[in-house]
Amino acid sequence: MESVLKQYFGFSTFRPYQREIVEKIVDGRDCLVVMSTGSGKSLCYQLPPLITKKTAVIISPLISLMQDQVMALKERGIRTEHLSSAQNASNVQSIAERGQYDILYMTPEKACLLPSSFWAKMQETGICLLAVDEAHCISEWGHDFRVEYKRLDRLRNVLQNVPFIGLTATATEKVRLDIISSLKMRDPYVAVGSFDRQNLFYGVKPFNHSLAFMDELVEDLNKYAQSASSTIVYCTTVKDTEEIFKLLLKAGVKAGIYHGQMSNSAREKSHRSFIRDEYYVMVATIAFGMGIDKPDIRYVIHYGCPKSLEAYYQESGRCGRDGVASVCWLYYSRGDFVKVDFYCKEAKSADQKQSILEAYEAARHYCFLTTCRRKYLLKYFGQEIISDRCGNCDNCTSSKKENDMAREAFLLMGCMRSCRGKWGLNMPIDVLRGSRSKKILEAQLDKLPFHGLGKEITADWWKSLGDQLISNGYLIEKYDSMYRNVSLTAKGLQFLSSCRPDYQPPLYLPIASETISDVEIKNPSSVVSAGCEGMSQAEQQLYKLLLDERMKLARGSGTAPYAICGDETVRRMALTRPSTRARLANIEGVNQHLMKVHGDHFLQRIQQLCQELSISLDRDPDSQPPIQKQVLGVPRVKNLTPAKFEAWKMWQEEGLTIQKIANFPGRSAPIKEQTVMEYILEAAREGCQIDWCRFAGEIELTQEAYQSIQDVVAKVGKEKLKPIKNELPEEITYAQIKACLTMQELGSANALMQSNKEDENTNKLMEEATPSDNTLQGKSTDGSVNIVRKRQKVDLEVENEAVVLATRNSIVNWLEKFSSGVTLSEILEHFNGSTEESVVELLSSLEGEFVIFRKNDLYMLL
Ligand SMILES: Nc1ncnc2c1ncn2[C@@H]1O[C@H](COP(=O)(O)OP(=O)(O)OP(=O)(O)O)[C@@H](O)[C@H]1O
Repeated sequence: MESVLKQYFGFSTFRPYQREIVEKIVDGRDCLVVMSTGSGKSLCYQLPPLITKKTAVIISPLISLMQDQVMALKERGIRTEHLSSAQNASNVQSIAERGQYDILYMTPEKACLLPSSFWAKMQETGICLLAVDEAHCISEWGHDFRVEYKRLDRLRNVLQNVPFIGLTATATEKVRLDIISSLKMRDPYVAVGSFDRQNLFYGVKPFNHSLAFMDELVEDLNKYAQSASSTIVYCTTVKDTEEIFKLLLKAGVKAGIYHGQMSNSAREKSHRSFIRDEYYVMVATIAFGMGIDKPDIRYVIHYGCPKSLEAYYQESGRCGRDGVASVCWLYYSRGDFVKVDFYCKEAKSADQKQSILEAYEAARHYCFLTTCRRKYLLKYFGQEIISDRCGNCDNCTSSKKENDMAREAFLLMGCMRSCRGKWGLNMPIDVLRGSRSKKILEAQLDKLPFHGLGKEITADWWKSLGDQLISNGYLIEKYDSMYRNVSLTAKGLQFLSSCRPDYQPPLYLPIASETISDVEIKNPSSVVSAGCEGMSQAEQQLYKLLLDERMKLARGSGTAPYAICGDETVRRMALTRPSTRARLANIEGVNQHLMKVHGDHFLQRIQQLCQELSISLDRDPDSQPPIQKQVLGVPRVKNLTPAKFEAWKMWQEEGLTIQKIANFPGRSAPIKEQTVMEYILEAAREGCQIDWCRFAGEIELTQEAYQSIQDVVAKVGKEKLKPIKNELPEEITYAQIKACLTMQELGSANALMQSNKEDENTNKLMEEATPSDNTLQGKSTDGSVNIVRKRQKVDLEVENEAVVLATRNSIVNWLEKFSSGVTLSEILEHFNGSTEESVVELLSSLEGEFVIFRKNDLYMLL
């Protein structure tokens, strides 16, 4: 499986769940895959046909999406086509019947129209799976129901023994059950991944249509375009789309436009140009939604509040699908929030209306949030995260000040209570601002003592305060048929009861952006910085020139640059500057097809450009900086208790071991080592510097153990430690799990990689900890590698008695025995009749030809 992954996709490791799902499919089991956008679902159905040599049939709702996927797969040397009303070639069906495609995409309409003779012939030549992409469209409970999806159950009768796979990024429990029953799945393997898109920065800003704001927006978009960062601006109306598009053109920014009132051909052209990087900014309505497969979108800007959080998650999820740090901004205006009436008109029943209102309310609430946005988003989708600060959203990175709002909160909440009856925020605010409208006079609200007490402050300011009070649990908002009611919660009532007109106890609220202008948000563009982070100036230049080179190659073959290889792969080329085919082939993301078609060209250009830029070739790949950089919160050492700070100081600055600190003679009584470790981790979370290599060494956390813990966390989430522990080999301790979670949270894993490379002793520790029986197998892939490698060592000792010469064939034949790979020193030990130089040369040439590949310094046969 790994060989096929490297050969066609250029990747050397599976992402969480991919391996299990592919295994289940190959075994013939139905699967339901619910994993976030960009998590790598497509690979789960793209790999089995390449392993089984049978065709995979994929049902996909959008022709443009299918066309993009076909284009990208062809660039990987995979035989792919689609069947739909947009297919001009007449022979696709007959080629498919002869089993000559690895992957065949089709629309649901087409799948239902194809005669049973077609399916019979396909089955004769072999179908390895039928996948239904965007499977939530099957369910009426989903947010994008499509009636033609409902008819797909017919195929189950025709394709009795073919595994059915449903894939979606968003599906509630109800929708999942609906997919399983609609597709008549039998005992499906259900994989539900994390919703957390860690590489995405989330931010929200209020906006108005002022000239100054629009200028600023255009300037930002221009900046993104200049740095070749693909950006989508989602508008809620066609009018806004056209307005922004015109402003961009006027400012000389090349951009595309996409909305439902354009002709099909104009939309297709727009889409095509965007994915081919002919321009970097696309201004669109949500009509430009599900059908985009472009993995390197760096910014998604919502110009207006979306109608639900599901829609927001899905649309913003188009951003950074290649895993590189990317940014999602949501701009809202007060006017957005009256659109709920319009959305409600789509409702066919009272229940539906209620769910539209609730979904909209969640999105509105997201806009006014003053706490961690990621935590809120994930909680909405049923996933809890322990930490209150993700460190990668505006609320976690901004230095918003908290102000005592007691007086204003007392006025607003007091006025609300005095108004009685069911009101939204508008009525009490109008009373506070001294309005004498007919409604107020009729209800005699002008007689209230609060009338006019807040007339110096704008209505928007009061509304913003109301939203903060909702966010912080003093007020609660409910929808009663079409009307929004706001009332006091128990917490709000308690606050009021402790207030007097001349005294209010302090009530500190973080200031939302509308209530203060000096909110300072760390500029997330530093997160993206066009993929250049950690590079020298010459390397940045080389990276940009190689991106241009990729663009030229793409134009030459009529494809999209990302289909040739991803940005991250180009970045790695610029950082490692390979001079040989073997070195190029070893870069993550370089597949066999790329080597065959463009390998020599890239090598030649890299050599030339390095000469021009005076930088050396063949830099050590291990010295690469981490791929994703997260913005970390400001150090909050002040939040540490003296005991914790002291423990950290002794460990980090004085170099004492955890054990020594626990038993420090100056203490009245020793404390547990576990407690010391937790103190240090807490200090790390508060921003204190930690020597992670040393820390990992002390608690015996190896890279393998870290990886196993990470895999399990991706599966079971990180909210509770016990389920994580249960899934791991017994020798992995709670301490190691906690350390791993903290390192993950702080993005410090890279230090561990370094430490493991440097620290042979740590590796030895892990080998010793690996039991000699197979107990680890099936639980941890890395553990099982260790076992196989131990056995190899025994084999090697026995074999090493004779003199063995290295030749192409002898190396290939010998490597065949070791599915988990062997190290260079083991190869040299075995081929003891050849010099190191000749063996290395042979290995390099085999690597360059994609006969073998190297992963973690282990050579394996492809
Ligand atoms: N094992 C892997 N290693 C590295 N990159 C991967 C791996 N699997 C997938 N990717 C990359 O991740 C990106 C997203 O993958 P993919 O398109 O399969 O996501 P998806 O879950 O199907 O997303 P969507 O819901 O948007 O369709 C692609 O650029 C893909 O090449």
